Amino acid sequence: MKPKGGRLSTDCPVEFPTIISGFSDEVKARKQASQGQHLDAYQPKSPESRHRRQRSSSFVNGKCRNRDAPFADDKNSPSLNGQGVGIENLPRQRELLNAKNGIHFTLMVAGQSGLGKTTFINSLFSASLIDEGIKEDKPIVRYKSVIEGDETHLRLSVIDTPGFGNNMDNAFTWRTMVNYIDEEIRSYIFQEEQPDRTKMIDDRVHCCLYFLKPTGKGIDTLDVVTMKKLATRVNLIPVIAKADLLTKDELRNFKTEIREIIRVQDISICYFFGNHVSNATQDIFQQYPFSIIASNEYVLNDKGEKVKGRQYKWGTVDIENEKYCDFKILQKTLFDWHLIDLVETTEEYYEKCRSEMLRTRLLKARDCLTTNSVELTEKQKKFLQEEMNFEDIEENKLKNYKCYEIINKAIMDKVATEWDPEFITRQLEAKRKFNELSNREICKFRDWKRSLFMEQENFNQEIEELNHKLENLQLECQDLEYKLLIGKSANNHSTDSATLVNVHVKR
Ligand SMILES: Nc1nc2c(ncn2[C@@H]2O[C@H](COP(=O)(O)OP(=O)(O)OP(=O)(O)O)[C@@H](O)[C@H]2O)c(=O)[nH]1
Repeated sequence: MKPKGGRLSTDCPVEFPTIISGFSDEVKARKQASQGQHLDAYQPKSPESRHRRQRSSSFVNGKCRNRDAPFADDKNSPSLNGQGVGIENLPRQRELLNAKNGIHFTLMVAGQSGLGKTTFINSLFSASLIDEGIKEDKPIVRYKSVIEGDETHLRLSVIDTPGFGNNMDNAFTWRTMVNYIDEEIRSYIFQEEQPDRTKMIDDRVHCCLYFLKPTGKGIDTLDVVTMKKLATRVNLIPVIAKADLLTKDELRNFKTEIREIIRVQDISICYFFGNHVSNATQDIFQQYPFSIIASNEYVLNDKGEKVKGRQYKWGTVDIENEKYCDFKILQKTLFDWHLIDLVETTEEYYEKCRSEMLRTRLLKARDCLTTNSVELTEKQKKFLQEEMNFEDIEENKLKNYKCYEIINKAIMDKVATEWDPEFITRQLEAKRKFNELSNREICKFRDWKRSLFMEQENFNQEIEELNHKLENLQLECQDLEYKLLIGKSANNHSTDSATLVNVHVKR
Protein backbone atom coordinates (compact mmCIF):
# COMPACT_ATOMS: atom_id res chain seq x y z
CA MET A 1 0.00 0.00 0.00
CA LYS A 2 1.24 3.45 -0.79
CA PRO A 3 0.21 6.64 0.94
CA LYS A 4 -0.62 9.55 -1.31
CA GLY A 5 -1.17 13.15 -0.36
CA GLY A 6 0.67 16.41 0.04
CA ARG A 7 1.81 15.95 3.58
CA LEU A 8 3.11 12.43 3.57
CA SER A 9 6.85 12.36 3.33
CA THR A 10 8.20 10.22 0.60
CA ASP A 11 11.56 9.83 2.27
CA CYS A 12 9.99 7.87 5.09
CA PRO A 13 12.82 5.77 6.58
CA VAL A 14 10.70 2.67 6.70
CA GLU A 15 8.64 0.67 4.35
CA PHE A 16 5.06 1.98 4.51
CA PRO A 17 3.29 0.38 7.38
CA THR A 18 1.02 -2.46 7.88
CA ILE A 19 -1.32 0.29 8.91
CA ILE A 20 -4.24 -1.90 8.25
CA SER A 21 -2.42 -5.02 9.17
CA GLY A 22 -5.42 -7.31 8.92
CA PHE A 23 -6.04 -5.81 5.56
CA SER A 24 -2.57 -6.62 4.28
CA ASP A 25 -2.63 -10.11 5.82
CA GLU A 26 -5.81 -10.75 4.06
CA VAL A 27 -4.50 -9.47 0.74
CA LYS A 28 -1.60 -11.88 1.08
CA ALA A 29 -3.83 -14.78 1.97
CA ARG A 30 -6.22 -14.06 -0.88
CA LYS A 31 -3.30 -14.01 -3.27
CA GLN A 32 -2.03 -17.29 -1.87
CA ALA A 33 -5.51 -18.73 -2.16
CA SER A 34 -5.76 -17.66 -5.77
CA GLN A 35 -2.39 -19.36 -6.36
CA GLY A 36 -3.79 -22.59 -5.00
CA GLN A 37 -2.82 -22.25 -1.35
CA HIS A 38 -5.44 -22.74 1.30
CA LEU A 39 -7.41 -19.79 2.62
CA ASP A 40 -7.21 -21.13 6.19
CA ALA A 41 -3.72 -19.73 6.20
CA TYR A 42 -5.14 -16.44 7.37
CA GLN A 43 -8.14 -17.62 9.33
CA PRO A 44 -7.98 -16.27 12.86
CA LYS A 45 -7.66 -18.99 15.44
CA SER A 46 -9.88 -17.96 18.32
CA PRO A 47 -13.67 -17.59 17.91
CA GLU A 48 -13.31 -14.05 19.21
CA SER A 49 -10.78 -13.09 16.57
CA ARG A 50 -12.88 -14.85 13.94
CA HIS A 51 -15.76 -12.67 14.93
CA ARG A 52 -13.52 -9.63 14.57
CA ARG A 53 -12.38 -10.76 11.17
CA GLN A 54 -16.00 -11.11 10.09
CA ARG A 55 -16.90 -7.67 11.32
CA SER A 56 -14.18 -6.08 9.28
CA SER A 57 -14.67 -8.27 6.29
CA SER A 58 -17.17 -6.07 4.50
CA PHE A 59 -14.37 -3.60 3.91
CA VAL A 60 -11.51 -6.01 3.77
CA ASN A 61 -12.93 -8.72 1.56
CA GLY A 62 -14.32 -6.27 -0.91
CA LYS A 63 -10.96 -4.72 -1.43
CA CYS A 64 -9.08 -7.93 -1.76
CA ARG A 65 -11.38 -9.87 -3.99
CA ASN A 66 -10.34 -10.54 -7.53
CA ARG A 67 -13.11 -8.94 -9.54
CA ASP A 68 -12.83 -11.45 -12.37
CA ALA A 69 -13.49 -14.40 -10.09
CA PRO A 70 -17.04 -15.78 -10.09
CA PHE A 71 -18.99 -14.99 -6.95
CA ALA A 72 -21.02 -17.99 -5.93
CA ASP A 73 -18.79 -20.84 -4.79
CA ASP A 74 -21.79 -22.76 -3.56
CA LYS A 75 -22.80 -25.31 -6.18
CA ASN A 76 -26.42 -25.31 -4.92
CA SER A 77 -26.88 -21.59 -5.41
CA PRO A 78 -29.13 -20.48 -8.26
CA SER A 79 -27.13 -19.70 -11.36
CA LEU A 80 -27.64 -18.22 -14.79
CA ASN A 81 -25.35 -19.27 -17.64
CA GLY A 82 -23.13 -20.96 -15.11
CA GLN A 83 -22.52 -17.72 -13.17
CA GLY A 84 -23.81 -17.19 -9.65
CA VAL A 85 -26.65 -14.71 -9.59
CA GLY A 86 -28.47 -15.72 -6.39
CA ILE A 87 -29.25 -13.24 -3.66
CA GLU A 88 -26.48 -14.79 -1.56
CA ASN A 89 -24.15 -12.87 -3.90
CA LEU A 90 -25.64 -9.53 -3.01
CA PRO A 91 -23.48 -8.99 0.09
CA ARG A 92 -20.40 -9.65 -2.02
CA GLN A 93 -21.58 -7.24 -4.67
CA ARG A 94 -22.01 -4.72 -1.91
CA GLU A 95 -18.47 -5.44 -0.75
CA LEU A 96 -17.19 -4.87 -4.26
CA LEU A 97 -19.05 -1.61 -4.42
CA ASN A 98 -17.56 -0.56 -1.10
CA ALA A 99 -14.15 -1.54 -2.38
CA LYS A 100 -14.61 0.44 -5.56
CA ASN A 101 -15.78 3.57 -3.75
CA GLY A 102 -13.16 3.25 -1.05
CA ILE A 103 -13.67 4.43 2.48
CA HIS A 104 -13.35 7.85 3.97
CA PHE A 105 -12.18 7.78 7.57
CA THR A 106 -11.52 10.77 9.79
CA LEU A 107 -9.65 10.39 13.05
CA MET A 108 -9.33 13.23 15.56
CA VAL A 109 -6.61 13.35 18.20
CA ALA A 110 -7.44 15.50 21.18
CA GLY A 111 -5.90 16.12 24.56
CA GLN A 112 -3.61 18.56 26.25
CA SER A 113 -0.54 19.90 24.54
CA GLY A 114 2.70 17.93 24.61
CA LEU A 115 1.17 14.51 25.30
CA GLY A 116 2.56 13.05 22.10
CA LYS A 117 -0.43 13.27 19.74
CA THR A 118 1.72 14.15 16.75
CA THR A 119 4.29 11.49 17.55
CA PHE A 120 1.53 8.90 17.94
CA ILE A 121 -0.11 9.71 14.60
CA ASN A 122 3.20 9.54 12.78
CA SER A 123 4.08 6.24 14.46
CA LEU A 124 0.58 4.87 13.78
CA PHE A 125 1.03 5.42 10.05
CA SER A 126 4.82 5.08 10.05
CA ALA A 127 5.07 8.26 8.04
CA SER A 128 5.51 11.97 8.67
CA LEU A 129 1.83 12.66 8.25
CA ILE A 130 2.13 15.62 10.60
CA ASP A 131 5.31 17.63 10.25
CA GLU A 132 6.59 17.96 13.82
CA GLY A 133 8.93 20.81 12.90
CA ILE A 134 6.45 23.11 11.20
CA LYS A 135 3.21 23.01 13.15
CA GLU A 136 0.47 25.30 11.96
CA ASP A 137 -0.55 27.91 14.48
CA LYS A 138 -4.22 26.97 14.48
CA PRO A 139 -6.31 25.19 17.11
CA ILE A 140 -7.52 22.60 14.58
CA VAL A 141 -5.53 21.28 11.64
CA ARG A 142 -6.68 18.62 9.19
CA TYR A 143 -4.16 16.40 7.39
CA LYS A 144 -5.38 14.40 4.43
CA SER A 145 -3.88 11.47 2.60
CA VAL A 146 -4.91 8.53 0.52
CA ILE A 147 -3.78 5.01 1.28
CA GLU A 148 -4.03 2.78 -1.73
CA GLY A 149 -4.52 -0.96 -1.59
CA ASP A 150 -4.53 -3.38 -4.50
CA GLU A 151 -8.09 -2.72 -5.45
CA THR A 152 -9.27 -0.02 -3.17
CA HIS A 153 -8.23 3.03 -1.27
CA LEU A 154 -8.69 4.55 2.14
CA ARG A 155 -9.10 8.31 2.19
CA LEU A 156 -7.70 9.14 5.57
CA SER A 157 -8.00 12.43 7.40
CA VAL A 158 -6.32 13.15 10.69
CA ILE A 159 -7.38 16.12 12.76
CA ASP A 160 -4.78 17.45 15.13
CA THR A 161 -5.60 19.86 17.96
CA PRO A 162 -2.21 21.44 18.74
CA GLY A 163 -1.83 23.58 21.81
CA PHE A 164 -5.07 22.41 23.40
CA GLY A 165 -5.37 23.66 27.00
CA ASN A 166 -2.53 26.17 26.67
CA ASN A 167 -4.72 29.24 27.28
CA MET A 168 -4.89 31.10 30.58
CA ASP A 169 -8.64 30.60 30.61
CA ASN A 170 -9.56 27.17 29.30
CA ALA A 171 -13.23 27.37 30.23
CA PHE A 172 -14.36 27.05 26.63
CA THR A 173 -11.37 25.46 24.95
CA TRP A 174 -13.45 22.36 24.24
CA ARG A 175 -15.80 24.50 22.18
CA THR A 176 -13.34 24.68 19.26
CA MET A 177 -13.39 20.90 18.82
CA VAL A 178 -17.09 20.53 19.40
CA ASN A 179 -17.81 23.38 16.96
CA TYR A 180 -15.61 21.75 14.38
CA ILE A 181 -17.38 18.39 14.65
CA ASP A 182 -20.84 20.02 14.53
CA GLU A 183 -19.86 22.23 11.63
CA GLU A 184 -18.70 19.26 9.54
CA ILE A 185 -22.07 17.58 10.12
CA ARG A 186 -23.96 20.79 9.29
CA SER A 187 -21.89 21.38 6.20
CA TYR A 188 -22.52 17.82 4.96
CA ILE A 189 -26.29 18.23 5.43
CA PHE A 190 -26.26 21.36 3.28
CA GLN A 191 -24.01 19.78 0.67
CA GLU A 192 -26.54 16.97 0.32
CA GLU A 193 -29.19 19.53 -0.60
CA GLN A 194 -27.17 20.79 -3.57
CA PRO A 195 -28.20 19.70 -7.08
CA ASP A 196 -24.69 18.42 -7.94
CA ARG A 197 -23.63 15.94 -5.29
CA THR A 198 -20.66 14.47 -7.10
CA LYS A 199 -18.17 16.83 -5.50
CA MET A 200 -19.33 16.50 -1.94
CA ILE A 201 -16.62 16.78 0.69
CA ASP A 202 -17.12 14.42 3.59
CA ASP A 203 -15.19 15.70 6.59
CA ARG A 204 -17.35 14.16 9.30
CA VAL A 205 -15.32 12.89 12.24
CA HIS A 206 -15.66 9.14 12.90
CA CYS A 207 -13.49 8.64 15.93
CA CYS A 208 -11.69 10.74 18.51
CA LEU A 209 -8.71 9.49 20.51
CA TYR A 210 -8.52 11.48 23.72
CA PHE A 211 -5.03 11.66 25.23
CA LEU A 212 -4.83 11.69 29.04
CA LYS A 213 -1.84 12.81 31.09
CA PRO A 214 0.04 9.90 32.68
CA THR A 215 -0.23 11.43 36.16
CA GLY A 216 -1.28 8.20 37.86
CA LYS A 217 -3.71 10.37 39.80
CA GLY A 218 -7.08 11.37 38.41
CA ILE A 219 -8.02 13.39 35.37
CA ASP A 220 -8.04 17.19 34.98
CA THR A 221 -11.42 18.93 35.01
CA LEU A 222 -10.63 20.26 31.55
CA ASP A 223 -10.29 16.67 30.27
CA VAL A 224 -13.48 15.53 31.98
CA VAL A 225 -15.50 18.43 30.56
CA THR A 226 -14.03 18.05 27.08
CA MET A 227 -14.55 14.28 26.99
CA LYS A 228 -18.16 14.75 28.14
CA LYS A 229 -18.84 17.14 25.29
CA LEU A 230 -17.04 15.06 22.68
CA ALA A 231 -18.57 11.74 23.73
CA THR A 232 -22.04 12.75 22.59
CA ARG A 233 -20.82 13.77 19.14
CA VAL A 234 -18.19 11.26 18.13
CA ASN A 235 -16.96 7.76 18.94
CA LEU A 236 -14.63 8.65 21.79
CA ILE A 237 -11.75 6.40 22.89
CA PRO A 238 -9.58 7.56 25.81
CA VAL A 239 -5.88 6.70 25.79
CA ILE A 240 -3.18 7.12 28.41
CA ALA A 241 -0.35 8.97 26.74
CA LYS A 242 3.34 8.34 27.47
CA ALA A 243 2.56 5.13 29.35
CA ASP A 244 6.31 4.53 29.71
CA LEU A 245 6.28 7.10 32.51
CA LEU A 246 4.23 4.79 34.76
CA THR A 247 5.21 1.52 36.39
CA LYS A 248 3.19 -1.62 35.76
CA ASP A 249 1.22 -1.29 39.01
CA GLU A 250 0.71 2.45 38.60
CA LEU A 251 -0.62 1.88 35.10
CA ARG A 252 -3.02 -0.83 36.25
CA ASN A 253 -4.36 1.34 39.10
CA PHE A 254 -4.56 4.39 36.86
CA LYS A 255 -6.59 2.47 34.29
CA THR A 256 -9.04 1.37 37.00
CA GLU A 257 -9.27 4.92 38.32
CA ILE A 258 -9.94 6.37 34.86
CA ARG A 259 -12.64 3.78 34.20
CA GLU A 260 -14.29 4.73 37.49
CA ILE A 261 -14.11 8.48 36.78
CA ILE A 262 -15.55 7.94 33.32
CA ARG A 263 -18.37 5.82 34.78
CA VAL A 264 -19.19 8.34 37.52
CA GLN A 265 -19.05 11.27 35.12
CA ASP A 266 -21.33 9.39 32.74
CA ILE A 267 -19.00 9.72 29.77
CA SER A 268 -19.87 7.30 26.98
CA ILE A 269 -17.09 5.46 25.26
CA CYS A 270 -17.85 4.77 21.60
CA TYR A 271 -21.35 5.99 22.36
CA PHE A 272 -22.66 5.42 18.82
CA PHE A 273 -21.83 1.73 18.92
CA GLY A 274 -24.85 1.24 21.20
CA ASN A 275 -26.00 -2.33 21.48
CA HIS A 276 -26.13 -3.40 17.90
CA VAL A 277 -22.40 -3.91 17.69
CA SER A 278 -22.07 -5.08 21.26
CA ASN A 279 -19.14 -7.38 20.48
CA ALA A 280 -17.25 -4.48 19.02
CA THR A 281 -18.02 -2.41 22.08
CA GLN A 282 -16.73 -5.25 24.21
CA ASP A 283 -13.46 -5.25 22.28
CA ILE A 284 -12.95 -1.62 23.07
CA PHE A 285 -14.31 -1.78 26.60
CA GLN A 286 -11.96 -4.59 27.57
CA GLN A 287 -9.00 -2.46 26.56
CA TYR A 288 -9.88 1.14 27.32
CA PRO A 289 -8.17 3.32 28.32
CA PHE A 290 -5.48 2.14 25.91
CA SER A 291 -2.02 2.85 27.28
CA ILE A 292 0.29 3.95 24.54
CA ILE A 293 3.92 4.73 24.01
CA ALA A 294 4.74 6.52 20.78
CA SER A 295 7.95 6.92 18.86
CA ASN A 296 9.07 7.52 15.33
CA GLU A 297 12.53 6.15 15.86
CA TYR A 298 13.99 2.72 15.41
CA VAL A 299 16.05 1.16 18.17
CA LEU A 300 17.73 -2.19 18.75
CA ASN A 301 15.96 -4.40 21.27
CA ASP A 302 17.58 -6.94 23.65
CA LYS A 303 17.75 -9.49 20.84
CA GLY A 304 19.47 -7.01 18.55
CA GLU A 305 16.37 -6.60 16.39
CA LYS A 306 15.44 -3.21 14.91
CA VAL A 307 12.13 -2.16 16.40
CA LYS A 308 10.10 1.01 16.57
CA GLY A 309 10.69 2.23 20.10
CA ARG A 310 12.23 4.54 22.63
CA GLN A 311 15.74 4.38 23.98
CA TYR A 312 16.38 5.00 27.68
CA LYS A 313 19.56 4.93 29.79
CA TRP A 314 18.47 1.60 31.17
CA GLY A 315 17.27 -0.04 27.97
CA THR A 316 14.74 0.16 25.18
CA VAL A 317 10.96 -0.02 24.79
CA ASP A 318 9.36 -1.60 21.75
CA ILE A 319 6.10 0.31 21.23
CA GLU A 320 4.58 -2.64 19.39
CA ASN A 321 5.15 -5.04 22.28
CA GLU A 322 1.68 -5.91 23.53
CA LYS A 323 3.05 -7.00 26.92
CA TYR A 324 3.40 -3.42 28.11
CA CYS A 325 1.93 -1.18 25.42
CA ASP A 326 -1.50 -1.08 23.78
CA PHE A 327 -0.20 0.66 20.65
CA LYS A 328 -0.60 -2.38 18.42
CA ILE A 329 -3.97 -3.36 19.86
CA LEU A 330 -5.27 0.18 19.34
CA GLN A 331 -4.04 0.12 15.76
CA LYS A 332 -5.86 -3.16 15.19
CA THR A 333 -9.00 -1.89 16.93
CA LEU A 334 -9.11 1.16 14.70
CA PHE A 335 -8.20 -0.33 11.37
CA ASP A 336 -8.51 -4.12 11.41
CA TRP A 337 -11.56 -4.71 13.53
CA HIS A 338 -13.76 -1.67 13.77
CA LEU A 339 -13.11 0.71 10.91
CA ILE A 340 -16.47 -0.09 9.33
CA ASP A 341 -18.24 0.07 12.70
CA LEU A 342 -16.82 3.51 13.36
CA VAL A 343 -17.88 4.78 9.95
CA GLU A 344 -21.33 3.20 9.96
CA THR A 345 -22.26 4.25 13.48
CA THR A 346 -21.24 7.82 12.67
CA GLU A 347 -23.49 7.60 9.61
CA GLU A 348 -26.41 6.66 11.90
CA TYR A 349 -25.63 9.56 14.20
CA TYR A 350 -25.49 11.81 11.16
CA GLU A 351 -28.97 10.70 10.09
CA LYS A 352 -30.34 11.61 13.53
CA CYS A 353 -28.66 15.04 13.37
CA ARG A 354 -30.01 15.56 9.89
CA SER A 355 -33.64 14.88 10.78
CA GLU A 356 -33.30 16.98 13.94
CA MET A 357 -31.88 19.87 11.96
CA LEU A 358 -34.59 19.72 9.33
CA ARG A 359 -37.21 19.84 12.08
CA THR A 360 -35.45 22.82 13.65
CA ARG A 361 -35.47 24.62 10.32
CA LEU A 362 -39.21 24.16 9.97
CA LEU A 363 -39.84 25.43 13.48
CA LYS A 364 -37.55 28.38 12.83
CA ALA A 365 -39.59 29.19 9.72
CA ARG A 366 -42.76 29.16 11.82
CA ASP A 367 -41.16 31.49 14.40
CA CYS A 368 -40.07 33.90 11.67
CA LEU A 369 -43.70 34.65 10.89
CA THR A 370 -44.22 36.06 14.37
CA THR A 371 -40.79 37.32 15.41
CA ASN A 372 -39.51 38.74 12.09
CA SER A 373 -36.04 37.43 13.05
CA VAL A 374 -35.41 36.52 9.39
CA GLU A 375 -36.18 38.86 6.52
CA LEU A 376 -38.82 37.20 4.36
CA THR A 377 -40.22 38.35 1.03
CA GLU A 378 -43.97 38.76 0.73
CA LYS A 379 -44.08 35.64 -1.44
CA GLN A 380 -42.21 33.59 1.17
CA LYS A 381 -44.44 34.88 3.96
CA LYS A 382 -47.54 33.99 1.97
CA PHE A 383 -46.18 30.50 1.29
CA LEU A 384 -45.38 29.88 4.95
CA GLN A 385 -48.70 31.24 6.16
CA GLU A 386 -50.97 29.61 3.66
CA GLU A 387 -49.36 26.44 2.47
CA MET A 388 -47.39 25.05 5.40
CA ASN A 389 -48.88 22.94 8.14
CA PHE A 390 -46.60 23.40 11.17
CA GLU A 391 -48.78 21.25 13.41
CA ASP A 392 -48.24 18.12 11.38
CA ILE A 393 -44.95 18.56 9.53
CA GLU A 394 -45.21 15.20 7.74
CA GLU A 395 -48.38 16.42 6.05
CA ASN A 396 -46.39 18.99 4.04
CA LYS A 397 -44.42 16.30 2.18
CA LEU A 398 -42.21 17.92 -0.50
CA LYS A 399 -43.34 21.41 0.45
CA ASN A 400 -41.00 21.08 3.42
CA TYR A 401 -38.07 21.40 1.00
CA LYS A 402 -39.22 24.87 -0.02
CA CYS A 403 -39.18 25.76 3.63
CA TYR A 404 -35.63 24.35 4.04
CA GLU A 405 -34.54 26.64 1.19
CA ILE A 406 -35.85 29.67 3.05
CA ILE A 407 -34.10 28.71 6.28
CA ASN A 408 -30.71 28.12 4.67
CA LYS A 409 -27.19 27.50 5.96
CA ALA A 410 -26.42 31.14 6.72
CA ILE A 411 -29.46 31.32 8.96
CA MET A 412 -28.72 28.02 10.65
CA ASP A 413 -25.11 29.11 11.27
CA LYS A 414 -26.48 32.20 12.98
CA VAL A 415 -28.79 30.06 15.08
CA ALA A 416 -25.87 27.80 15.99
CA THR A 417 -23.89 30.83 17.13
CA GLU A 418 -26.79 32.08 19.18
CA TRP A 419 -27.06 28.68 20.84
CA ASP A 420 -23.36 28.46 21.42
CA PRO A 421 -22.84 28.13 25.19
CA GLU A 422 -19.74 30.29 24.96
CA PHE A 423 -21.74 33.00 23.20
CA ILE A 424 -24.56 32.68 25.76
CA THR A 425 -22.16 32.78 28.72
CA ARG A 426 -20.29 35.76 27.29
CA GLN A 427 -23.59 37.49 26.61
CA LEU A 428 -24.71 36.87 30.21
CA GLU A 429 -21.33 38.03 31.47
CA ALA A 430 -21.59 41.24 29.40
CA LYS A 431 -25.12 41.81 30.71
CA ARG A 432 -23.93 41.26 34.29
CA LYS A 433 -21.07 43.73 33.82
CA PHE A 434 -23.40 46.26 32.25
CA ASN A 435 -25.87 45.92 35.14
CA GLU A 436 -23.05 46.25 37.68
CA LEU A 437 -21.77 49.39 35.96
CA SER A 438 -25.19 50.98 35.60
CA ASN A 439 -26.05 50.15 39.26
CA ARG A 440 -22.81 51.77 40.35
CA GLU A 441 -23.61 54.88 38.29
CA ILE A 442 -27.18 55.00 39.63
CA CYS A 443 -25.85 54.84 43.20
CA LYS A 444 -23.36 57.60 42.41
CA PHE A 445 -26.12 59.71 40.90
CA ARG A 446 -28.37 59.15 43.94
CA ASP A 447 -25.58 60.21 46.33
CA TRP A 448 -24.87 63.25 44.25
CA LYS A 449 -28.59 64.15 44.16
CA ARG A 450 -28.87 63.66 47.93
CA SER A 451 -25.87 65.91 48.56
CA LEU A 452 -27.36 68.53 46.20
CA PHE A 453 -30.63 68.44 48.14
CA MET A 454 -28.75 68.86 51.39
CA GLU A 455 -26.82 71.79 50.00
CA GLN A 456 -30.03 73.30 48.70
CA GLU A 457 -31.59 72.84 52.16
CA ASN A 458 -28.61 74.62 53.73
CA PHE A 459 -28.86 77.45 51.24
CA ASN A 460 -32.59 77.79 51.86
CA GLN A 461 -31.97 77.89 55.58
CA GLU A 462 -29.33 80.56 55.09
CA ILE A 463 -31.66 82.53 52.84
CA GLU A 464 -34.41 82.28 55.47
CA GLU A 465 -32.03 83.47 58.15
CA LEU A 466 -30.93 86.37 55.95
CA ASN A 467 -34.57 87.24 55.26
CA HIS A 468 -35.24 87.18 58.95
CA LYS A 469 -32.28 89.42 59.60
CA LEU A 470 -33.45 91.73 56.81
CA GLU A 471 -36.93 91.95 58.30
CA ASN A 472 -35.49 92.78 61.72
CA LEU A 473 -33.30 95.46 60.19
CA GLN A 474 -36.29 96.90 58.35
CA LEU A 475 -38.24 97.05 61.64
CA GLU A 476 -35.34 98.70 63.32
CA CYS A 477 -35.21 101.25 60.52
CA GLN A 478 -38.93 101.96 60.83
CA ASP A 479 -38.55 102.35 64.60
CA LEU A 480 -35.79 104.82 64.06
CA GLU A 481 -37.83 106.74 61.47
CA TYR A 482 -40.79 106.86 63.91
CA LYS A 483 -38.62 108.07 66.69
CA LEU A 484 -37.22 110.70 64.36
CA LEU A 485 -40.71 111.89 63.41
CA ILE A 486 -41.84 112.09 67.07
CA GLY A 487 -38.74 114.06 67.94
CA LYS A 488 -39.41 116.53 65.12
CA SER A 489 -43.06 117.13 66.06
CA ALA A 490 -42.22 117.75 69.69
CA ASN A 491 -39.79 120.35 68.59
CA ASN A 492 -42.27 122.14 66.30
CA HIS A 493 -45.24 122.13 68.82
CA SER A 494 -47.50 121.88 65.84
CA THR A 495 -48.16 118.18 65.75
CA ASP A 496 -50.53 117.11 63.06
CA SER A 497 -52.75 114.50 64.75
CA ALA A 498 -53.72 112.89 61.43
CA THR A 499 -50.04 112.27 60.61
CA LEU A 500 -49.50 110.68 64.00
CA VAL A 501 -52.48 108.38 63.52
CA ASN A 502 -51.16 107.37 60.12
CA VAL A 503 -47.75 106.57 61.52
CA HIS A 504 -49.36 104.38 64.21
CA VAL A 505 -51.40 102.52 61.63
CA LYS A 506 -48.32 101.83 59.54
CA ARG A 507 -46.48 100.44 62.52
N1 LIG B 1 8.32 9.50 27.19
C1 LIG B 1 7.55 9.65 26.13
N2 LIG B 1 7.65 10.76 25.39
C2 LIG B 1 6.86 10.88 24.30
C3 LIG B 1 5.94 9.89 23.93
N3 LIG B 1 5.30 10.31 22.81
C4 LIG B 1 5.80 11.51 22.50
N4 LIG B 1 6.74 11.87 23.37
C5 LIG B 1 7.52 13.11 23.39
O1 LIG B 1 6.69 14.18 23.86
C6 LIG B 1 7.06 15.40 23.22
C7 LIG B 1 5.81 16.10 22.64
O2 LIG B 1 5.28 15.29 21.63
P1 LIG B 1 4.28 15.86 20.51
O3 LIG B 1 3.94 14.69 19.65
O4 LIG B 1 4.83 17.05 19.85
O5 LIG B 1 3.04 16.29 21.41
P2 LIG B 1 1.66 16.91 20.93
O6 LIG B 1 0.61 16.35 21.79
O7 LIG B 1 1.48 16.74 19.48
O8 LIG B 1 1.83 18.44 21.28
P3 LIG B 1 0.98 19.68 20.72
O9 LIG B 1 1.12 19.67 19.24
O10 LIG B 1 1.60 20.89 21.36
O11 LIG B 1 -0.44 19.51 21.15
C8 LIG B 1 8.08 15.03 22.17
O12 LIG B 1 9.34 15.34 22.68
C9 LIG B 1 7.94 13.53 22.01
O13 LIG B 1 9.16 12.89 21.65
C10 LIG B 1 5.86 8.72 24.74
O14 LIG B 1 5.08 7.80 24.51
N5 LIG B 1 6.68 8.66 25.83
